[in-house]
Amino acid sequence: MSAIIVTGTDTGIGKTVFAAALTGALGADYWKPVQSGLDEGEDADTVAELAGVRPLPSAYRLVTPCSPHRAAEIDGVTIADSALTLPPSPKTLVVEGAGGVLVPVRRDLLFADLFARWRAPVVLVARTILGTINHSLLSIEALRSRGVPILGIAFVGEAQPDSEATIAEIGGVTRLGRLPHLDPLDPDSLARAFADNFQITDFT
Ligand SMILES: Nc1ncnc2c1ncn2[C@@H]1O[C@H](COP(=O)(O)OP(=O)(O)OP(=O)(O)O)[C@@H](O)[C@H]1O
Ligand SMILES: C[C@H](N)[C@H](N)CCCCCC(=O)O
Ligand SMILES: [Mg+2]
Repeated sequence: MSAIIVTGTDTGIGKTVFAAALTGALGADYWKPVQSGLDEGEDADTVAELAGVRPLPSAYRLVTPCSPHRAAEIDGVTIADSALTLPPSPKTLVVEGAGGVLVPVRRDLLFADLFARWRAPVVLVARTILGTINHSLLSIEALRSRGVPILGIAFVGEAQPDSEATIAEIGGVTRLGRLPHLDPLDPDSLARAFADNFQITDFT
């Protein structure tokens, strides 16, 4: 079936948490094609825990917590195009990149180039804190310049109505919703927050 790509304006901003919420809400499959940094916990394990699903196996699991292109070099691994095709799934497939849109998968391939190849719509996850307008608009430009379809932007953090509206307006993207900071963050609180703050029909 169809795929939805979850990318973001940076690393460590909440892509995995959002992807888990989306995966759970859609009853989707989840795939993290390239995981870098194994000791700090893998995104697929987080999604398994938060969404109660069994993620598809990553194509590459690289030890060092850094950009995938470098983590692969350190591990002596060559990342092949053939391993980076979307896996078949009878369900919607939620796919999470690594870091932001221009992070290199290899020295000659950026995540945004992969997204363009996959021709699947992208959700851009963005913080609401100061600095997000610039990071979000830069990310939108980078996706657009490659012809990547943008489903919309999902914010994470405390409400910043003007920043959120300004990004949506200047960037010409749909504001899909905002996940607040959750404490505790667990399967129930996440499912409730997603249902309260997003329209599932925006993703179907
Ligand atoms: N809505 C939220 N409420 C509470 N904590 C959150 C929320 N979103 C993210 N976090 C926490 O912030 C940290 C980073 O989030 P996350 O792992 O989702 O980032 P990421 O963008 O997927 O990072 P990476 O680039 O490594 O894949 C994690 O500790 C996560 O639990
Ligand atoms: C290790 C981290 N958690 C992610 N898996 C990879 C983030 C790559 C970011 C690269 C960069 O923009 O400098
Ligand atoms: Mg992640």
